[in-house]
Amino acid sequence: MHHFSYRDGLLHAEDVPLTRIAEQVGTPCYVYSTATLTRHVRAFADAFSGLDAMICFAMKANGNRAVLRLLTGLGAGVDVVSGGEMALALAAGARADRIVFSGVGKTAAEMTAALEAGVHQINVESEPELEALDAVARGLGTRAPVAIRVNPDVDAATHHKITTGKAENKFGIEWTSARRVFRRAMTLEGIALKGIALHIGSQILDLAPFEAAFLKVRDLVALLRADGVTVERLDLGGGLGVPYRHGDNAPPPPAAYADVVRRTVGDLGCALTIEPGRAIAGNAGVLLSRVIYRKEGVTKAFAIVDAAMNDLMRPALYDAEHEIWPVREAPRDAERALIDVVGPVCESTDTFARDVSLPPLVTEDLIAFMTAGAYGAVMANQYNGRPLVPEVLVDGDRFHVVRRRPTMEEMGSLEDTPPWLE
Ligand SMILES: Cc1ncc(COP(=O)(O)O)c(C=O)c1O
Ligand SMILES: N[C@@H](CCCC[NH3+])C(=O)O
Repeated sequence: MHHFSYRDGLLHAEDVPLTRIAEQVGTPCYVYSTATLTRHVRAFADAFSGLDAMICFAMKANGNRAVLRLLTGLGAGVDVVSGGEMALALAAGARADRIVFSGVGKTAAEMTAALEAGVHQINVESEPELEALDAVARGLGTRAPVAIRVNPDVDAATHHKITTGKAENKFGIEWTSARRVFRRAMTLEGIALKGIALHIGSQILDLAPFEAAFLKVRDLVALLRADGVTVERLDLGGGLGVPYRHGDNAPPPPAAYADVVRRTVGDLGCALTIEPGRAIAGNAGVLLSRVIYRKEGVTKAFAIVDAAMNDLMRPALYDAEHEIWPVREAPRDAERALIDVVGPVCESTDTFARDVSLPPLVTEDLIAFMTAGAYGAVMANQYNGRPLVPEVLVDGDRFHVVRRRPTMEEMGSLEDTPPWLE
């Protein structure tokens, strides 16, 4: 069941009409569905039942405190990529022993914070990082629980800007150096080597790249064990995609993905971690926006809306296309016309859709950019003096503003005038 659907001619989030949220919160704003987030995290938990697996939500996809509280309350752990994310996850109530710390550039200060907090695991991505973590852990008189991220050099068959598991990507240890680095890790006093981590990319719509990568990991486990290296954990990363547009190929469901995991690495006696981000949050959110003007050019028509590329960067960054649904349902036989939907920011890339077929949009109409719950609000910025977008969490017939819009004063509050310009 879709938790964003039309009822009585209006698009609802669960039982709340989006018109009501627009009136009370203003636009643009992100709206998330508790029921969808819940369903998705449960789907992963069910899919992996019987496997010793921890589902760590990749909070880079959606770091809102209420969202994290909901997901961790349902049993999810958290995958973090910075000291900042770790602090936010802990503040949201996540248990440190269910936090996995990933990322290519952890500083000594971040490593110290992670060890002091007692995170489940730190995923190390390079030899210099391994040596640095060893030194930090020894300095603290402890041993860091570590998985080493390998780069399996497989093509994830996704957008080139979001693939991570090819040899030319910056992530993980090169496949050909893996054995040497794992052996080295075994000799370091500050490192408690637990196993292998990998993550091959994002928005992956086919199981074949996962299967290829996991089979390579299976071979590596055998080689490493023969070398006397401990491999008791496998962190398989995230990456499962979501449908962005009607008619897109349906991505494999978590159950099918879990079957690949079961088939490829399920019998190795390893505890598993998976780090889904987009698959949990993507379809659980929309960006609600209002049409400011309809502009009829000679060759084109534009709907200029109050959301922009700073609020939802994906179209400008990756040419991503988010479906646009009018909040007021158009009659089935309504005429449609081709229109460009653009934001007010002074950049030509501030374009959400080109020549999209929509029922006529006029000033004041509300629209929703669908599938905006992942990599939406987290990637927003204040370009063009635009305040960060508020976020709203819906649960049944109630909703709450889980991040409010900052005031103009707050937006400028970190800046300071040097005395010579006073
Ligand atoms: C290490 C790691 N884990 C998990 C994720 C989450 O990916 P996704 O949102 O595609 O599931 C990412 C981002 O691609 C990542 O870099
Ligand atoms: N932020 C990206 C994907 C990168 C995932 C993080 N490694 C997106 O919106 O699709």
